[in-house]
Amino acid sequence: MTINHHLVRSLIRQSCPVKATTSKSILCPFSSQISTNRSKPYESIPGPKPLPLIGNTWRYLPLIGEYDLENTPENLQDYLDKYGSLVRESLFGSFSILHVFDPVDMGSVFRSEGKYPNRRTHRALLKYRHDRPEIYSSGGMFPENGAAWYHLRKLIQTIMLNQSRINQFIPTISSTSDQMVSNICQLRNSNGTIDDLMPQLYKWALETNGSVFVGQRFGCLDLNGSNEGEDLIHAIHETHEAVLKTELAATNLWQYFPTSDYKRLVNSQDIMGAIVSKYVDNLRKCSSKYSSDGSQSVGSQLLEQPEASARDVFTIIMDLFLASFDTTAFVVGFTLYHLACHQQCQDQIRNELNKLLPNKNDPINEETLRQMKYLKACVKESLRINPFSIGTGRVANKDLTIRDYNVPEGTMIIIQNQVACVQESNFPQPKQFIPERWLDEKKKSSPFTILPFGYGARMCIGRRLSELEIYLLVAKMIRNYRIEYDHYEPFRAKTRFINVPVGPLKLRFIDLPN
Ligand code: HEM
Repeated sequence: MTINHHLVRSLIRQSCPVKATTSKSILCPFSSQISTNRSKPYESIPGPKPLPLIGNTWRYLPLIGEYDLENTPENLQDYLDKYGSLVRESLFGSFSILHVFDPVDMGSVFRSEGKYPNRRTHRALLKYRHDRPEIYSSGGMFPENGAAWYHLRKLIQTIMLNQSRINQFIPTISSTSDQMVSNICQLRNSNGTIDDLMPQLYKWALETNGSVFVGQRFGCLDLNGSNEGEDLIHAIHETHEAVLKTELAATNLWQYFPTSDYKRLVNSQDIMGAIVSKYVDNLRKCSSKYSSDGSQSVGSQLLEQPEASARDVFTIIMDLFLASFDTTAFVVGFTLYHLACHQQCQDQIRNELNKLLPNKNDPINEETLRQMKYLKACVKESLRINPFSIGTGRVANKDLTIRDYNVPEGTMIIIQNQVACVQESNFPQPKQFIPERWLDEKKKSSPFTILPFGYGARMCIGRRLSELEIYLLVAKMIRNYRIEYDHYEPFRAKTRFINVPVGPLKLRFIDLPN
């Protein structure tokens, strides 16, 4: 498709926002659809008043704007307080976002999404990969929608969402987690403190996920370091930043011209691609399908699938690397932080673990994991207060009716789980860390309120793997050390599209007797 076609299509999209949205019939000159239903028009959904052309974007500008883009949950709380649980925010041109805060409405959106749920993210990554068809089979699981997305999803979900296939990695994950736990002794200072645990957690997460994906170790946890591992971590962080910047840019200039943010994406993806392709090639050449611990890596399982082309395998493995390490490290970091601030919860986990693992070094297996109920409640409570993602994004793939409002096909919808999770109406004492709330079967909340891994056919593909990784590392940490956090600033996150930690995670590790 030529540039002109792109421009014409986006102009049509911009100038024709109202696609059958009112109770009266409206016919857009570029659309053949006519509304005849009786719902209230989309434009009448409450929301902040936009200015012509720039909509509400000015509210996020430094000096004149009232909101800080990096503190999205606070901005959204203000919207919820002022306009109610369904808020339409007009941005530039005709582009708007529908914010959904009520669990019942969240359910309506998710139930309508069908076989191919749509999301609109990572568009610059889509372009990068489409421009390299000799390497990538498509834009990958994040930006693609429809059949292209489903093709990859189907190949990988038979592996990643099958709990017994994931459980075969317990020894692999235990091994990297044991190394992480023993590294603490070398990394802490004389009073037991590590000034910032996050960089170590990133290394552990990359090493663990890398071993699972390609059956090879990167050496990230070696105390003298691994240049390749560091480069990969840096390239992935850079990719996330470039994706954020291109996604938030007021214009889509990067689609037609290599802007500095687009160049940043190209550079980081080139570096990441070169490293990952080396490991995928090793996998192809390897004579044994199995690693020394008996597991068969995700990559090796993918290569066995007749419907998976070599380019599919590479595209999927790149996606897995991109998605896996900062997410998992973030959740472990915040869980340890909450446990360090709530010693009584830490003690309770330890009581549970002492029974399941009488000796510190006892191996963890499927059965012991199954019984770690309090530990799992603590992880879930941490995800409620500090999720990695502020919510779940969807693009309506058909006209919807929400609270009697017509929401036209193509509307960008954000299910605001993070804010919903701290409302008193959904969780009593919502700002308090109370893992016990997850143990009482009778006090069930709506299944749509807390969705740290998203929902439905597009739910996070790494959910089962990352939960296993988190439980194993947190269990080993708490069984080996008393962890303390005192007299430092609260550890918090800021919004960069997803949430990222602000400031160091400074923890003190005190050895425990067996
Ligand atoms: C605690 C860690 C993690 C969290 C909180 C998390 C969260 C999420 C969320 C919220 C989504 C969007 C789901 C939706 O739209 O419904 C997602 C998608 C995805 N995640 Fe994760 N994730 C985590 C770990 C991982 C890991 C370890 C992997 C890889 C092994 C992974 C791979 C993916 C992929 C490929 C998608 C796109 C799925 C699709 O569109 O079909 N994630 N994740």
